[in-house]
Amino acid sequence: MNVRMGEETIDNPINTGSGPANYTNVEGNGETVECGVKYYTLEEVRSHNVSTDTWLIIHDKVYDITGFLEEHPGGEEVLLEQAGADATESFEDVGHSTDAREMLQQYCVGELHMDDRKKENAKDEDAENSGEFSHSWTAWLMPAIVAVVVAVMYRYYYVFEHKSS
Ligand code: HEM
Repeated sequence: MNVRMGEETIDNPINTGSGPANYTNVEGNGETVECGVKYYTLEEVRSHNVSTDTWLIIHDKVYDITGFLEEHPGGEEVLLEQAGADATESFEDVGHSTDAREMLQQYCVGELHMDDRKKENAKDEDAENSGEFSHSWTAWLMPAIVAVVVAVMYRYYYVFEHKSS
């Protein structure tokens, strides 16, 4: 397929390579796909944005879905709209089945380069961290406040009871 040939000639995708580049197995039945061996920049993924050469990013993994366009049960159009871009949100919005997620594997050609994924994930991490912080903060503060209030109420009740009796 010309797409694959195109892929071979791709201009130096960054390979932080910690192992053999056995990602070429994606050309077979996909059972032995190893994602994460080859890293692509966002810019490079963006260049694969036509129907004869369609790549997508989903959860920081890069997929060459050219051969899947016509097979997609949700239609070719929706995929082409996302061509060369990060389709994580739209993929998740649809609520794809486990089968769909498994199908993804066979089209995986690598992962998004760390430098490009940090920008998005940094936001998530910040949100998560602040969430965790506030969560752990309220986790002990709220019971402490409740305890103090109960103690004060009990104290006043106790004093009041003793005064009135
Ligand atoms: C390569 C990635 C994708 C794969 C392997 C895939 C696979 C599938 C499969 C197997 C289905 C049938 C329903 C299911 O099993 O969940 C489906 C439906 C659908 N997909 Fe995808 N999909 C992919 C990407 C996307 C993206 C990026 C979008 C949106 C932009 C999308 C939109 C839809 C829609 C709208 C349906 C129809 C849902 C329905 O009729 O209920 N898909 N897809």
